[in-house]
Amino acid sequence: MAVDYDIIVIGGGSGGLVVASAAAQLKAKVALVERDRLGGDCLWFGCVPSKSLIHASRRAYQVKNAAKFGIHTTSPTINFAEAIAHVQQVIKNIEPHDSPQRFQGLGVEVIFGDGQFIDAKTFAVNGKKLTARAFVIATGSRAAIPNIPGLTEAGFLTNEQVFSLEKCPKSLAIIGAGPIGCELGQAVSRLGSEVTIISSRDHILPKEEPEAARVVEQQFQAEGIRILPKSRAETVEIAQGKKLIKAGNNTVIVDEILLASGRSPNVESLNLEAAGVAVEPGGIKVNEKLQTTNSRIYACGDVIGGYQFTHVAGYEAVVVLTNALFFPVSKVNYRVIPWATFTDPELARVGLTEAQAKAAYGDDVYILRQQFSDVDRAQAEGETGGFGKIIVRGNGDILGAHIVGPVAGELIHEVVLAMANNLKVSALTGIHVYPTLSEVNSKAALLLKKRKFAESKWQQSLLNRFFDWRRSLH
Ligand SMILES: Cc1cc2nc3c(=O)[nH]c(=O)nc-3n(C[C@H](O)[C@H](O)[C@H](O)COP(=O)(O)OP(=O)(O)OC[C@H]3O[C@@H](n4cnc5c(N)ncnc54)[C@H](O)[C@@H]3O)c2cc1C
Ligand SMILES: NC(=O)c1ccc[n+]([C@@H]2O[C@H](COP(=O)([O-])OP(=O)(O)OC[C@H]3O[C@@H](n4cnc5c(N)ncnc54)[C@H](O)[C@@H]3O)[C@@H](O)[C@H]2O)c1
Repeated sequence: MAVDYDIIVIGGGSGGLVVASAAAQLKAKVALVERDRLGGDCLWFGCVPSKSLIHASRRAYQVKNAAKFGIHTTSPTINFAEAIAHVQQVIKNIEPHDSPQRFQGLGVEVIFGDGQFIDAKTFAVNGKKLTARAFVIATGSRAAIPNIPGLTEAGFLTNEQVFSLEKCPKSLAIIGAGPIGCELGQAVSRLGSEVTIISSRDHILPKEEPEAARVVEQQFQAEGIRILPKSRAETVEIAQGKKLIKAGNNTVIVDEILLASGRSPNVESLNLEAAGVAVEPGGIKVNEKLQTTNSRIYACGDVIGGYQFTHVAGYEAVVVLTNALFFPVSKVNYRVIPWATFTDPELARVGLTEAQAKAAYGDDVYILRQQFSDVDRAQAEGETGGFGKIIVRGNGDILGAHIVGPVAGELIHEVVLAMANNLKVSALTGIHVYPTLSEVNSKAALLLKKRKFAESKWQQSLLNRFFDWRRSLH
């Protein structure tokens, strides 16, 4: 029986928009179902507003701390509402890129509504039954709400409210020390709030290389951000108009609470059972081809858990696109997935941590560490905290890299390019412009050659004998 569409995409965010626009441009008949606005978390409540708020807060910090460069100012007046207005303006500037008109212009049928599967081949929305050869679920995630007694009654913010606050909370407790808690914690602190971060683990940013996360943690402490390590928020009460959180032996009393304790997949309203799509605790279950347990239904982005980043949703969307429209032969490969946490200093990563590399390759692991204090440009800019660390095998294969320091999120891409193209670490020793921060990569990369030479007694003795011989000729 003929179907209505080649592909129906459910969810118009980072993943779904890529599938829908590319499929339409490839001449497929495409419907895109969105229950709210196109753009997803990244545009409305995620990457775009967070990076805009971080930028405003960095300016405040730089003005406050300009005296070390001989620039003396009075303490800046921070108008939080204007900082939020900047955030909202950036969203407005980017929004047209994700507008329904743009997608309709590309040939996508955009349907606003909250639909559900009624069987393995049919999705119902706004009272209409739509059939397709393939479906893509790209409904994203939302803030997980931990089961903490008193939390709901006391009230809390998530990433969906924080970017439209009218006033900077005088004090803010953040539950969770992952990227959301750390990025927003530092930003709101720099804009004037007294911030406490409740971290269930012994250090912040637990998914990162521990020594890199410690550099960020030290900066947070230097800025007066209170971190409660190895603490879980256990109860919340209202006391004299404030929110009182018990976390282990600590009591935190604040005006507002921000939840940043992980994400829940948006699956509830889709009636996935009717379509034979299985869901696991982290999200929709998929295979390497991103097929769900119903092979005609694909899923990508935050809703499948895993790496919850905009660029990963985009990468997965391309895998889904080729599999769903043509033949299901493409498999995801997560070997070279970079990401960055936009704290100050930034922390960027690609590939394995040192512990993962040692578990996989034992003694055949070299750690090439270059401090920013030995990079002249970092000295010039007073940004000497932090380091670049490239993890390699003895044959020069790059296993991973971690950069904590200025513009780490930009600097990581040189290593990403090398890894993605299976280049040896020596490829990073090519000529770099002096003085640039990217010398952190070339200097680190050179260390393998230096280390191997230092370890090789025969090379050293050969060269000693060679120079002895050459001098003897004169
Ligand atoms: C504060 C914050 C900061 C972040 N910063 C970064 C960053 O700097 N870099 C980065 O790479 N990532 C960042 N992320 C993560 C990034 O936002 C997500 O990984 C990305 O948006 C996931 O894309 P997606 O397509 O899976 O979901 P989304 O982009 O959220 O799209 C899902 C869409 O599906 C719709 N939807 C949901 N349910 C239904 C339904 N039943 N029917 C129809 N439509 C539905 C939603 O309305 C939404 O439009 C951040 C996230 C947060 C919260
Ligand atoms: N720059 C970026 O790319 C960026 C920025 C923000 C978010 N993101 C994405 O969004 C995802 C979600 O971020 P997140 O920070 O919410 O989640 P996360 O899962 O990375 O971190 C949440 C942390 O909160 C802790 N936690 C949970 N319950 C707690 C409790 N009761 N008390 C104290 N701590 C508790 C968890 O142990 C965990 O370490 C990230 O994994 C990332 O993929 C990316």
